[in-house]
Amino acid sequence: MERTTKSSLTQRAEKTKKPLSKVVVLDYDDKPRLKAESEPQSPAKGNGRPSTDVGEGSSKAKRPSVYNPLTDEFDNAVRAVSTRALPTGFTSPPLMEGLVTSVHGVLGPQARPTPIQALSLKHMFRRPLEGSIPPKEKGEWSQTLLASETGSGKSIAYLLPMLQDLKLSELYPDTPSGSEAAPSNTNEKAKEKAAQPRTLLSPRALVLAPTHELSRQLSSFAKALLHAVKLRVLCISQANLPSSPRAPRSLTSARMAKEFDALFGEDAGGEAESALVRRPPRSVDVVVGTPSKILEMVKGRGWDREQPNAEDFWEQDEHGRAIKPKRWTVGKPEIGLEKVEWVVIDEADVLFDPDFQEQTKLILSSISEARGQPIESPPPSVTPDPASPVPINYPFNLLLSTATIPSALAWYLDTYHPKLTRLASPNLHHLPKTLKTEYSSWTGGNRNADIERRLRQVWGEDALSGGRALSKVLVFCNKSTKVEGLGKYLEEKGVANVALTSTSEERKYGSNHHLDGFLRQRGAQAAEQGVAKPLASVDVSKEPHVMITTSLLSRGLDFAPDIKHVFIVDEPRNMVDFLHRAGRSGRAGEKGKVVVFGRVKGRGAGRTEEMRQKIKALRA
Ligand SMILES: Nc1ncnc2c1ncn2[C@@H]1O[C@H](COP(=O)(O)OP(=O)(O)OP(=O)(O)O)[C@@H](O)[C@H]1O
Repeated sequence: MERTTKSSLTQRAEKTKKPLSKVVVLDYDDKPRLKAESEPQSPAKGNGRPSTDVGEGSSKAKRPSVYNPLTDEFDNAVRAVSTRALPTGFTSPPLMEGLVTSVHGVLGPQARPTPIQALSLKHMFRRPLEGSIPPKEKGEWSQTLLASETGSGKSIAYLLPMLQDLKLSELYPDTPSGSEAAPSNTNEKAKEKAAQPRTLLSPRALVLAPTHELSRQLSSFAKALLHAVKLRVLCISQANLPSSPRAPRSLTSARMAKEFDALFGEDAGGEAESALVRRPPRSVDVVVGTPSKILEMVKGRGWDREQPNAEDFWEQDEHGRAIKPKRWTVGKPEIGLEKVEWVVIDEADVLFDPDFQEQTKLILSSISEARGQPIESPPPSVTPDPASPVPINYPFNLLLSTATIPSALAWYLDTYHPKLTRLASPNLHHLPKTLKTEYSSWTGGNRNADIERRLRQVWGEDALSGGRALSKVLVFCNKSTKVEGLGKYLEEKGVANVALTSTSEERKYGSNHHLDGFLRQRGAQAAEQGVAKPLASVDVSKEPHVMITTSLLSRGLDFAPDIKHVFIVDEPRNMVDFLHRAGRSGRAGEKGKVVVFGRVKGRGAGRTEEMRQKIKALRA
């Protein structure tokens, strides 16, 4: 996930900006850019926050002393939906009874919807709970963006409408997205494909996430929401192995086979598993995974690897004789896309950034093709511009979820999804309100020693405050070498820690065990996690209370409430990165603190001050 080049989308976005003049604002890439002085302020931008209702102006709102550049990128006001009379509880309707039970089972009986969930409950549950409704005409599929700050419950906000719709279309198959509904198309290839006997998994929904860790956490969360409403969720990010067609039966498939047994075993039935809805074996409703893993299963293992050109790549045997390199065959596809009715893109700004967008768009266009409505690409001569949008109408419901909307994504949405419904929380592009900020100064000596000192201070404060548990700390560095160096240093100083980089061995074993003790747990494990040991009995030299990583783990992961501190020891590349790193704490209304390290005096002090101002803007 390391970003090396400036986003081409950002560049294009910049091209479409108005003539530049004096006021300096900052872009996603944190490169100062000039903002046209004459550019009118959107009514909602006055206080740097989206409006709380349609048409709410900013005349009363005071402009903050510092400017939040992120709020400028995304204009919430124009297509904002009404926020009047939002639901204040998880009730039936609009939810099915089973989902109400599950939500309270997961969140507790007193749980109330967060602002983004209230918007979702109001605007995304338009279908009646009983009986079928007429088939949906082409072009009626929904496109929705859910945007709200970190830790504000977006997963539930997008999972509930999707899971409910899947369940309803299973219960009442003669529906718009009824699973057996033939795609309204003329594409012969797709028809032929649909007629073939299927040995593939044919999910009805895909959830895309940027990392295996997040995919695994999301799929277990979705399963937790399905205790009373049975649907089948499969996480295909079981293993973090490189794609190789030569690999023997991989850990992935072994684990998946195990998972299938669990899915289709004795207790696979549920409240609504009547003869009416019983489906053929090996069906699955929701598949969760990274774009590359999903593509690998759609197209076959090794589909994206170039065959070596025999002339260029003759290899030598042990006697120096030239031998022909082996060619490999691409593996068998394991997922069919023709039934996909829902696609969720979690962390949408990442999945549409230069590192992922090619794969993401390929998945979307492959689904469209499999459903018989291939997406027409605009002719290359046309330079897209949000002023004359080129709408893409996918033949499935598209749901994007994100905590940050950089200019590149805003441009992409304006250009290709002009009718997208935008549901945004009032606190979008701001730090969670329960998250405090602290600035810690480097002493000018060994920085690792400064970090160790601050860690021990945190635990000392815990002891003094009579707290029930010792805080866990998440430390973000910019580089893998720094992660490893700090991990080693702390270990030598008697501070047990988990240092994780993208290539860490621990990431290859197909589970989230490497994050044990740090991620939020559910069910029985949650109860265990909540039991605080007497502080005196905790030995930080044996039980890791520190996790050190890069931005790799800054996206989407729901860390445990005892992560009370996030240390930012390197200046993040931009404020989008900062928001995500900081947002691993202070989640779901819990208290947290982000500690930003920097120089207060001498060389580098200017940059620290600049950073301080930018962070202030995220609070304004
Ligand atoms: N209504 C609610 N009441 C209490 N807790 C909630 C509620 N909704 C969600 N949560 C909890 O809040 C935590 C954060 O939720 P979630 O991971 O969905 O946030 P998010 O908005 O997706 O964050 P991020 O942007 O970091 O991915 C989870 O532990 C979730 O169980």
